Amino acid sequence: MATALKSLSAHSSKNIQDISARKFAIVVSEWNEEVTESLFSAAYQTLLQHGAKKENIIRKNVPGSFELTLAAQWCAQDESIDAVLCLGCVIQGETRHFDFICDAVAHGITNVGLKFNKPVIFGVLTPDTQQQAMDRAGGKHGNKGDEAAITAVKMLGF
Ligand SMILES: Nc1c(NC[C@H](O)[C@H](O)[C@H](O)CO)[nH]c(=O)[nH]c1=O
Ligand SMILES: CC(=O)[C@@H](O)COP(=O)(O)O
Repeated sequence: MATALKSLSAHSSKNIQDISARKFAIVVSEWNEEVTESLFSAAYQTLLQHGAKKENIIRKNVPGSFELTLAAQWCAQDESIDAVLCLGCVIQGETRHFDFICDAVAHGITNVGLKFNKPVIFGVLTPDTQQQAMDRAGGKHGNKGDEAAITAVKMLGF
C-alpha cells in the first residue's frame, strides 16, 4: 500500500508490550537535517508515549544516511541495546548516487539486524523531492519516525 493511502503515524495497539525496561538507540543522519530532526522528535516521543524511559533512549548522529549502517552495527553490538532505529532522508539528486546510497543502507541495515538478532529499523525516507520528504516527516502522510518507533516496539513484542 502506498504511503499516500496510509498515514505513517497510524498504528494498531496489537503486539505492544511493556517496554519500560527496554533500551533503544536512535541513529540520526545529519543530511536533510530539518527532515531528520522531525523524524527523531516523532520517534523519541512515540517511544516515551508507549512506556520507554528517557534514560533508556540514546541518540547518535552520523554525517549521512550511508553511515547509518556502521553506526547501527556499533549500537547493535552493545548487548544492553534492545533495538536500533536508523533515521535518515535521501533525496534524489541529478546522479545515480541516490540509488547507491539507498541500496547500501537498506541492505546494510537489514544485515545488521540479522547479524545481531535484534530489531534494526529502516526509518529512512527516500523521496524524489523535498516536499515528499516533508509530507512524510510530520506532514500530510504522517511521520516516518512514528512508524520506526512503533515498528521497534512491536518487534520487541514478537
Ligand atoms: N545526498 C544525501 C546524502 N549523501 C551523503 C551520504 O549519505 C554519505 O554521507 C556520503 O556519501 C559519504 O559517505 N546523505 C543523505 O542522508 N541524504 C542525501 O540526500
Ligand atoms: C542522494 C545524493 O547523494 C544526492 O542528493 C546527491 O546529489 P547529486 O546526485 O545531484 O550529486
